[in-house]
Amino acid sequence: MNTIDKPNVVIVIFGATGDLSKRKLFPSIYRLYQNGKIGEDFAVVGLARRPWTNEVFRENVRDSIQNASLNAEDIEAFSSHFYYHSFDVTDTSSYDHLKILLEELEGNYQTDGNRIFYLAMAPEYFGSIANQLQQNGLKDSAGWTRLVIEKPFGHDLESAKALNNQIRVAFNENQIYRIDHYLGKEMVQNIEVIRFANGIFEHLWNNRFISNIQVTSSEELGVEDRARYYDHSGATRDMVQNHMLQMVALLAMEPPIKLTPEEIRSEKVKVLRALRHVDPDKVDEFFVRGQYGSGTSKGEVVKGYREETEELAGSTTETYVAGKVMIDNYRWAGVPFYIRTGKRMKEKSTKIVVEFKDIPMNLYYKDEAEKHPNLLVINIQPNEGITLYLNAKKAGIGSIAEPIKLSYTNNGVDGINTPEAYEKLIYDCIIGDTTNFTHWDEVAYSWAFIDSLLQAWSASQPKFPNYPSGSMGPQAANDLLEQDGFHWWPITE
Ligand SMILES: NC(=O)C1=CN([C@@H]2O[C@H](COP(=O)(O)OP(=O)(O)OC[C@H]3O[C@@H](n4cnc5c(N)ncnc54)[C@H](OP(=O)(O)O)[C@@H]3O)[C@@H](O)[C@H]2O)C=CC1
Ligand SMILES: O=C1O[C@H](COP(=O)(O)O)[C@@H](O)[C@H](O)[C@H]1O
Repeated sequence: MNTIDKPNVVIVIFGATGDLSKRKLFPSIYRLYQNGKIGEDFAVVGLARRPWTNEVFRENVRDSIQNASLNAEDIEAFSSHFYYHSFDVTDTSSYDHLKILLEELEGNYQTDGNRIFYLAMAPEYFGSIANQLQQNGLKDSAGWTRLVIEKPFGHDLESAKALNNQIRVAFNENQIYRIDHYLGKEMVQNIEVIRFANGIFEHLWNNRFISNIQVTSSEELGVEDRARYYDHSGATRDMVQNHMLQMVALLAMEPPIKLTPEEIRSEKVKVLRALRHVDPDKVDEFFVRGQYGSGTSKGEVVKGYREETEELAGSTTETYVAGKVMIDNYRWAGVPFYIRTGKRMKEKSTKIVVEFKDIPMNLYYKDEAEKHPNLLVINIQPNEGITLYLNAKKAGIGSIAEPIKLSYTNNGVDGINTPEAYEKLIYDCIIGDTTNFTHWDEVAYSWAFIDSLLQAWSASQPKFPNYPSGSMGPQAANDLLEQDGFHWWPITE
């Protein structure tokens, strides 16, 4: 019997020699083990083509979790749960061997036939792996089976639908866990609590009191060694379709009637359905795309995107997107949600700023330029916390107002893209909690919105590069807000 505290499971990782496994998955599983979230009855089977042995694989796992504070015996015990199986996913006979291995492990560990298949490899294989698992009886165990799928889930709505149909032949929607690692971040999960557990915010959370909401996710890094993937994706598919729209949905959704995955998802879906699609004739009034040129990052001179590798020469892929997203529903009519994300920006930061409208007659700040609107800032990374910007009397004689801030900082600091998000999501998958995974409906409505944007952009060639590395993006992104009488709030305090 699988208990909620220490569930027993075999996790099969497709793509176990890859970057994601090493940087995120092994450290996350280790943390679950270390924190007692999984007991001794678990095994991990790593699959990939290279001819590794169990020992080489375990060495790799140990390397991925090394840090000074770890105990060698612990690491050894942990890595002994890992098994490697050299496997080509395109070779249908490989699946028979996998089945035998799983049955063997299920005899050695009391995992009750519970299996997670984690697809940490290129998306072109997702559909066929799911089908092979079904056809070769790998889903027919005594316990539950779940399929975890990495992003990107499709390239546009049509390809996402095709992929979904392929997967759904083999797995039910409630067995499919589509990962969006932003949904595992502590402060992204906190959005709902901040909104729905605080009377002072929820009553004001609408178009009568909020003037605009800004969501920024900026990165210092460039494309690194992911040019092949990234150049076919761009910032819109890589970040906006998933992470950015998920944050918008959490900020804009109605309170669910219960905190169940179904109710939360149903409210998020309503927001994604209400996104105003981009009118091709007005795309420049709503969205800005950019690509980084050379510049300076962390004091070093860095290359522009097109100079990073030969295959990127002349590329018109966007590495930056800023946009004004409108949600056409009763609560949000007229309130812009400004989003921006990009590579090689000034700083690594993910932050949400909720700007409240000014009072009808401000007795203290007479000039527009002097005003200090109340802001609620949700710091997602690198620091975690919330800051509320208020106005208070300046100490001393006279009645002069000055801006002050109330800050709360979470103890845990989410180091950049640390395993914590994956750790929570893997655990949720093990215990069968789908709340922080994206349902097909969310994926479909997000793609429909993104398709309208990409289609509008496809009508013209961008003039790239248009922002230097180390900056906050193209000037047009500032103009986007200025035309509405706003400006981007700084991403550093
Ligand atoms: N890396 C990251 O930070 C992130 C990655 N993702 C997603 O995770 C997935 C994996 O990414 P990443 O780890 O970076 O990719 P990598 O290219 O580093 O790894 C790909 C893995 O797939 C294996 N593989 C490739 N072809 C086959 C095959 N025919 N049969 C069996 N195994 C095969 C490779 O091993 P071998 O060559 O030995 O066969 C390798 O283990 C992708 O969907 C990506 O979009 C999502 C968010 C972040
Ligand atoms: O999914 C992705 O996210 C990372 C950014 O994640 P973060 O947790 O570091 O904010 C991004 O670098 C990558 O291009 C994208 O695929």
